[in-house]
Amino acid sequence: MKGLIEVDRFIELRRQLHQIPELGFQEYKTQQLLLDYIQSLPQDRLELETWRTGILVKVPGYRSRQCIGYRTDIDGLPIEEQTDYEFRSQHPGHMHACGHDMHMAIALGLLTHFVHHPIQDDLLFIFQPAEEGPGGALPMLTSQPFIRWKPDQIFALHVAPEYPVGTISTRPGILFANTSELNIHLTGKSGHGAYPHQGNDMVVALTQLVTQLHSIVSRNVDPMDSVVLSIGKIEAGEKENIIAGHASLNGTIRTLSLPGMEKVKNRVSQILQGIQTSFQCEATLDWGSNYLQVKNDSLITEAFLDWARKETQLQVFECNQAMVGEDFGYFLEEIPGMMFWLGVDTPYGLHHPKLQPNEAAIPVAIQLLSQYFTQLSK
Ligand SMILES: CC(=O)N[C@@H](CCC[C@H](N)C(=O)O)C(=O)O
Repeated sequence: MKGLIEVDRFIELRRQLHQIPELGFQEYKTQQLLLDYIQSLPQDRLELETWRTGILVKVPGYRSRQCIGYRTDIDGLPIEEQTDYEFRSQHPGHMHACGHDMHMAIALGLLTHFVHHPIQDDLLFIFQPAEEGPGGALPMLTSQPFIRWKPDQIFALHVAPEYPVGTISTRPGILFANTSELNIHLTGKSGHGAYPHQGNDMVVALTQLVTQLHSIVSRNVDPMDSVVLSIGKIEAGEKENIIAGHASLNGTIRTLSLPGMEKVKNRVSQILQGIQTSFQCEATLDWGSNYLQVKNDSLITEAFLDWARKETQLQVFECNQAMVGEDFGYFLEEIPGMMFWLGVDTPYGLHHPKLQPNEAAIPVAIQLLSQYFTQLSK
């Protein structure tokens, strides 16, 4: 980045995007704002396609030997923001609490750089909807514009609240987990709270179910494997003196192997069968959206880490695997590439209503990746 005005532009864009968080495949205002900016760039230097609420932008190189892809996610979360930002979310109950506003600003900065400084190779910028759910990567991979412009290598980053600005980290091989949502609904029989024997109480069934599901990690999974089963939401009942005829839970499962995921899902199904038998209730089970592990290409990742250690002033280190999910894993299943963490130094973690990433990380990432892609293309 060559000057403060350019940096300020991408910080300003991040703030505009921060104000309009939208859920997966509803990113209409976000798409329009991105398009407005992209259309302000010299149009003879780029080609553009929209796909649902996403955008693909190709910047042709002057030799076009290969295509380097860079992906950002664009959706927000159903979280009520609690920051004291002047530019806080204008969409009640929605927030960019996973840093996708930062990711988009960085992608726009990179796109701007390469539109003005083309390299030998083509570049493909992918603005992907619905990372938080139901998952935009998998359907985007089979879309016509993506198939036509399919890159030969692909890169992405994710903000890391716990690292200082000026820090990056990643690892060869598995970086993030396989995920599955877990949505269960129980149906019993409601009735008067004074006559529990005439109803079939789903509060009791659900609390038993929650306890038993939590025994899977401690009692069915090899202690040397990494598995997470978290139940983030439960709902049941209407009133203190009504037996609850319905109850539901929503959770997430994370594993570092696909067989591990199968094993946990089988155990969930068995436990649910037992709950139906013992509480004489009906149950529905829906696995929701499932994401494939993020598996970095070893050679590409090691080359990136080596280069960053030698050629930048950044703190660069190899990190542990994390149990977060990212549908970027589907891109990496088809195209060699890697994802890395970018330090944004904030006390509140991802998905927290007070997440306030340090915007100084935006120019850090733009500079890092513009240098890296340029040398990759030499
Ligand atoms: C980076 C991040 O936080 N990603 C999300 C992905 C959502 C996965 C899916 N909706 C699920 O809950 O299984 C995450 O929660 O890790």
